[in-house]
Amino acid sequence: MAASVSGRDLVLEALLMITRDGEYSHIVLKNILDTHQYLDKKERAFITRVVNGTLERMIELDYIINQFSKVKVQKMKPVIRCILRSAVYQMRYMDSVPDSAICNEAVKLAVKRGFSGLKGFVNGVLRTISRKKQEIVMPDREDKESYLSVIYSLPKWLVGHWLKEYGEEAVEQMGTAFLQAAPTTVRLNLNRMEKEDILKLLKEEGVTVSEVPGMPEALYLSGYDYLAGLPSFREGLYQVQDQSSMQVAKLADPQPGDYVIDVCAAPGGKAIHMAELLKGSGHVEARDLTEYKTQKIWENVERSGLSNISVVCQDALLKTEASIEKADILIADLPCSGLGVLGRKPDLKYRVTKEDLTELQNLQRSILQVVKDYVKPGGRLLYSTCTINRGENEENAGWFAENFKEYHLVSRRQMMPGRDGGDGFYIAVFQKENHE
Ligand SMILES: C[S@@+](CC[C@H](N)C(=O)[O-])C[C@H]1O[C@@H](n2cnc3c(N)ncnc32)[C@H](O)[C@@H]1O
Repeated sequence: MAASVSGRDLVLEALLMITRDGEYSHIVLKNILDTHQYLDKKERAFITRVVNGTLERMIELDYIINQFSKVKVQKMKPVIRCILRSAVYQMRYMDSVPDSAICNEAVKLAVKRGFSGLKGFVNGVLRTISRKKQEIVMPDREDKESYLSVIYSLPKWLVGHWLKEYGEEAVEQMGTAFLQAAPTTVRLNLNRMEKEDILKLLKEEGVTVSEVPGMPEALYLSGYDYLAGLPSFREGLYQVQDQSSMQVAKLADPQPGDYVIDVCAAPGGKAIHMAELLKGSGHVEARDLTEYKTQKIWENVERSGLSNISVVCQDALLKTEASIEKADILIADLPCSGLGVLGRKPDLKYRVTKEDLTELQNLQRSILQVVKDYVKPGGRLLYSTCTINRGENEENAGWFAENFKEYHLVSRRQMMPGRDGGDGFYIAVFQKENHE
């Protein structure tokens, strides 16, 4: 794309790649910002905000557009649909640009993309929405599923599923939390540098820092342009990891000399945390399915400077005989539906289907059935997911305890967004009996 390309062109490009072509929002945004490094900080922030905001609120935006447009959103050309969605998002949630300018820019963009014949339509729909802002009617609260779906931009099937499993209050709490800006949470590598010195460095780099309540080893970071470009990041003084996810290594409580196997480790958050807690002793084997994923672990391990961790490309569904009864601690942080991190991955809610939940529940059981044999007698297995779904969480933990009697459930916890401070996350800790 030419260097003269504007922020709005890039917003449109990104939304098309995500909603029409099915690409992942975080990858699309990263590629666009990497390719257009000449953009200033303000423009980059604008692109990120409009793309993420439009995705976060897409169900609500479509509902509003459908109230004022004869052609329904699903029947529109993808380009027009994306232009309207992002324009309505800006009108409702950003004060920096007046509505008239948002309309003009949207019309220009439609023309630039070859839709001159639709400029009257784009202009008409947007100006009507701008004029009738106060007359927008939300679904009746009595129709709980429709109401919560539009208010929190959550797919209706998911609202129904969560209403059944957790109740209305929990859905409102989660819905609200997912729409709030999710801070970047990092875990400090205090083996490398004292917290005070890391704080000083971050301040010099212009990063805004705040404390994570009750977790002195963690910080919330904001106000930076490109985290991976900061010297403090490149030197491995911290790893990006949510506070809920940090609970896994804390609960695992590794002892000096322990052997740890993490069967699904990319990008390495929990495996690296375990290696740090071992303070140079013991060993962590961080495994994942593909070369691409293991490379991601390597990049983080290299930055961390740890030497008691190795990275292995290994399918967790295939048993490795050499690993049988080798691990003091086994981390099974398995692929899941990710419903606890919808606040960080705004496009995920449109991808996950009800059928996926069952498929993932079965995949998790298949993996657990294989990797349970890697634990030494007397060792521990930690099963975790970043989701909020009883099938993948409580039901699977119950199934495991029921079917593998050599294990007993020590503790389990469902962390909820909006209630427990971090992402939605589930952890079950199992102890394997010692048959000596
Ligand atoms: C929830 S993520 C792991 C996050 C990681 N534990 C961390 O803390 O950074 C699940 C991982 O499982 C991996 N995975 C999926 N299927 C797998 C399989 N059959 N064998 C090994 N890894 C698999 C995915 O590539 C993904 O990286």
